[in-house]
Amino acid sequence: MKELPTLQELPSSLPSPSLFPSRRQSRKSVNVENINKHRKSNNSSNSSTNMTHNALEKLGLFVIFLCLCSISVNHLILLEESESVHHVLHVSNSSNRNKRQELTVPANDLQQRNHFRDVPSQQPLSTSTLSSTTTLMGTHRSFGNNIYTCTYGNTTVTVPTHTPTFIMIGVQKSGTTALLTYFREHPQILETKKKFTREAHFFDTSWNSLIKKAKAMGLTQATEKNCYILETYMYLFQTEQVLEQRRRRQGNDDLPSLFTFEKTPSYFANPMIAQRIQQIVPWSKVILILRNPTDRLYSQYKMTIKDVFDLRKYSLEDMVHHELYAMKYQYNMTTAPLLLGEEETLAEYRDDNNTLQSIPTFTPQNVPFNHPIPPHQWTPPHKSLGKYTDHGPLGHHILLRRGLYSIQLQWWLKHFTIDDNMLVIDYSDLTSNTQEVYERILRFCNIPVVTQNQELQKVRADERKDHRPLSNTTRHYLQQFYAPYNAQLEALLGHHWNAQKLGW
Ligand SMILES: Nc1ncnc2c1ncn2[C@@H]1O[C@H](COP(=O)(O)OS(=O)(=O)O)[C@@H](OP(=O)(O)O)[C@H]1O
Repeated sequence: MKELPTLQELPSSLPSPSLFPSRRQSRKSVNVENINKHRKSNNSSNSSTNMTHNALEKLGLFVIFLCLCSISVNHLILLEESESVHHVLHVSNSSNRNKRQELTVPANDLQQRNHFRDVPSQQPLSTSTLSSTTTLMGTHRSFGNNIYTCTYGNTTVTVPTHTPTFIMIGVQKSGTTALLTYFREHPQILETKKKFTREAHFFDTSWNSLIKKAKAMGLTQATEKNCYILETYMYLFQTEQVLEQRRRRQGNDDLPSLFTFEKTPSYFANPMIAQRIQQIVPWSKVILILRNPTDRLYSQYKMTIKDVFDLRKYSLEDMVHHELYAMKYQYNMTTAPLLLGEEETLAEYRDDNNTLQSIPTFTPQNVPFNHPIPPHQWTPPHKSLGKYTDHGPLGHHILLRRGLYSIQLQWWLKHFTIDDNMLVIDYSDLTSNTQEVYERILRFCNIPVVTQNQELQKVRADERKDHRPLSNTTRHYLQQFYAPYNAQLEALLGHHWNAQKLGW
């Protein structure tokens, strides 16, 4: 049996974040395909000129209908808590700091600002009424008085420092959607405004375009860039507008504070996110739910073959093999040694020049598991490799690597402290005692505990398990694969995370 690597030997980073893109991308392309198919079938079914005219008319109407739908859906998002205009509070001109101003912004305008890929490059909305009390520019650590103020260009941004109160960072397939729906029911909690996509993806998908925008605006100082990004992030929440709405509606100035959150389960598997969150909203707490990595993988596999048509033909074993292969030969990674100590080599697949020839299909039992590179070199040798997705049918839908919790947790522990600003939850607790976990999160975030009227139900349970069940052999294989990492996780989290006790 091989010895486990010590913690010092653990790799400090995984491939760059582009290895972990959001699955929204694939969904989007599926939708576009569907629309195109729809258009094609409309065209081909019309042969005569009249019919073509009719079809074109219909197509035109359909396109107009689609546009109207999209406009009204966007309006719905924006109008949900407010009327046709948004009153942006805590916003005033910097030359007029002491005067509380209410800017009226057309919903369309604000909607555009809400869309991070189209973050406006013109001068933004904000400057503050409260900036004279605390200007913490440059320190970014001190955020007393529940207010944080920063400036960029002529703009001063003021935000309440409990926005967002918490961020659910993962892991993917750990019941985060269920929790999101429970929190939605809480009278003092607002989630992000991007309700239709459910996941904000602010610190991963939107990040690079924001940096570009900041650069285009001439913001060179890191503190200014951060301030601009913070302001953009705040458009997701709009707590103050909602409170103001309620105040006006209820004629009551003494309303309880509102708490906000977002969930993006892919954050945990991205080495950049912890630092970005600390940079922009250091007051936010993060919630992490850990699920048995083998069950997590299987759950993701079911989701992947449901969402991505092209991948349906592949078995879980196919995908695991392709990922292992890419890890080893594309990224030059190695995994922790198998506890079984059953090392195999790829020598038999190499020609005289030591070039790798085509590899036969591996079953879980014979996937090559030689580990010529010591674990501390597990990182890909060059950062730019992260640009490339895995070869094979897997594309960017990585399954295995997301289950390497010990590696990922170490990135987060550089910026967060468990039980202080990071709460780690065992998924099996969520399953067996949902109410208790729900309340634990509220207490951790200092949010008043409101008991739900109804029992907290499972959400979006995928009933297609039986369609392609996880075989015992594959389960066993995966357990072996994850065992060293789970042992490292235990070392990081304490013995209550003993993999054996957890049944991992
Ligand atoms: N209340 C509750 N308790 C425990 N587990 C629950 C709960 N509700 C849903 N689920 C299961 O969570 C899995 C989906 O997780 P996520 O919502 O985090 O998925 S996602 O990352 O947002 O795609 C998915 O797991 P699988 O069924 O194994 O695929 C859901 O069934």
